Amino acid sequence: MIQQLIGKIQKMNAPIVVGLDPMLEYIPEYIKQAAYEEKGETLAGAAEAIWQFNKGIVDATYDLIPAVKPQIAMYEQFGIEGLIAYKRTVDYCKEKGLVVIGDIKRGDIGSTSAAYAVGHLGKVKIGNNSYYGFDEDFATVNPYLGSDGIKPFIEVCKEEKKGLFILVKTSNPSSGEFQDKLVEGRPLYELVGEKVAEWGSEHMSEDYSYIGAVVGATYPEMGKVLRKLMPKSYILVPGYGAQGGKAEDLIHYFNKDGLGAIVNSSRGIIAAYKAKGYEKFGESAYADASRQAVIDMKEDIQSALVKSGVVR
Ligand SMILES: O=c1ccn([C@@H]2O[C@H](COP(=O)(O)O)[C@@H](O)[C@H]2O)c(=O)[nH]1
Repeated sequence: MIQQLIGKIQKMNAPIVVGLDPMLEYIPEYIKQAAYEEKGETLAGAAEAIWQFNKGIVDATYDLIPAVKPQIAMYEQFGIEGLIAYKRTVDYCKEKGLVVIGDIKRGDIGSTSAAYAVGHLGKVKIGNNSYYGFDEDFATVNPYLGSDGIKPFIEVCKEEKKGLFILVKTSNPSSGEFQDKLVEGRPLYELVGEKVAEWGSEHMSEDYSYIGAVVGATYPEMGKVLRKLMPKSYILVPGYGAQGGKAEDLIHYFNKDGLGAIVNSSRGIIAAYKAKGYEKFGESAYADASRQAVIDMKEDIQSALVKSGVVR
């Protein structure tokens, strides 16, 4: 799957991923009203609204982007109905040829991680049958429990030819509380990055590993160090746009081959119609605003990469 992701990034010249984080406040009133008329102001109504909203954005952008990253929390808040909308979104995106990165941030003791891995990336066995559960292409995982919490995910990825993005340095303001703590003189995120590089080197697919890392756009100096520590790992970079990360901060997340990083934007794309500069679209053309925001993001990142000499 990492090869498919890289191939799509190259073909579309777009190292970007659209985050599908559909909070109700971003969904146009006319979509919510139609969903509530059909299913009531209920969990099912909310789930219908987020599915319709997502479909509009996917239809308007799938030809420009290699991948999407649905954030499972935005669906889980609506219980089972929300998870059904999550699954519909995953399946629809795959039908449209998009690589799906499930932002699930799981990780537990080995036996529990194995169940998460099977449910999201692999197949669960029931008697003589086996079934895919959510069936995303990649998943984000939390390494806080150590190797035995990660290895079951790696095993499933190996079998299914899928991939992981392991949290190394997150984009949020308090990520340093634990991640930056010095352990034997070195920040913890560097030690996690080295471990990701080690797991990655054991699980290669051509030039890159299918074991990648998450490094926030909001810590560019750390991103530069981590790029060097994990040369073969793809970096998923959240924090561009709504969290303040800028294209020029991201050039060191890429390798000299112009590859190695994929930048996420969620609110900046899906709620573009509410943002300054996109007023002309209005609620009814929210998906066109998202398309324009994707084009703008792509140009912004490309021009920073060209200016810095990372790509020509
Ligand atoms: O370090 C991290 C890890 C994950 N995220 C997730 O990415 C998106 C960011 O959304 P924006 O609207 O573009 O800020 C969201 O799903 C986060 O849970 C992150 O931000 N930082």
